[in-house]
Amino acid sequence: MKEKWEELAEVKRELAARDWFMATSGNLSLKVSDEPLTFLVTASGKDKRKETAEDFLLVDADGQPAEATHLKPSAETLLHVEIYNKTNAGCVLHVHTVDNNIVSELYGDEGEVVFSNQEIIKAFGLWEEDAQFRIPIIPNFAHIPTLAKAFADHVHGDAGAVLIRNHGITVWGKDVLEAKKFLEACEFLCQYHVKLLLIKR
Ligand SMILES: CSC[C@@H](O)[C@@H](O)C(=O)COP(=O)(O)O
Ligand SMILES: [Zn+2]
Repeated sequence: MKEKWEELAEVKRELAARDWFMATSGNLSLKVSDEPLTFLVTASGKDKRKETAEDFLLVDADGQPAEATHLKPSAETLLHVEIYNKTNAGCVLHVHTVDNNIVSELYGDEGEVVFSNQEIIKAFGLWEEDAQFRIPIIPNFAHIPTLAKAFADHVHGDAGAVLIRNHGITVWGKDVLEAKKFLEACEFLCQYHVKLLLIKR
């Protein structure tokens, strides 16, 4: 458990260094056990750039605290629950960035954004020259169970990504390394896309 805590703290530190936790946004989790399912998740409402002994708490398959604590699990824990219940993912990362928000708004009506002709999509295991990488975009329902249900419709594999319109992105992978690689590749694609559109104006 201490090892898992350290692992999650390390990725939180790295994402904080990228300034991907503006205004207390973002939440992260790491699976601790399978049967029963438990995972460490960030405590709600904290400044995720800060490091404290109260950064994470252990929750169960319903997203409820698995141990006595005064901490509240992330408001978006139900999205993490959907991923761990439907896949073999080991880590979930959620960040709000200006560029992922802009891309979600640009393509929100289409329900997805499609990237191609970019070397970095090999990060998603797509090696063909004409490969396309699609990120579904769902509405930002304020009611979290409704949001989690819409989100779950796009949770299929052990690794993936979903954009929530004008909110942020949630990415998952088999472990921290894979989830972080996916997240960085998604952010690369969003940053590139926004910059290119600005240059082309
Ligand atoms: C001001 S951040 C908005 C939050 O509602 C949420 O979207 C978020 O990412 C962080 O919520 P949290 O409950 O701290 O995990
Ligand atoms: Zn969020």
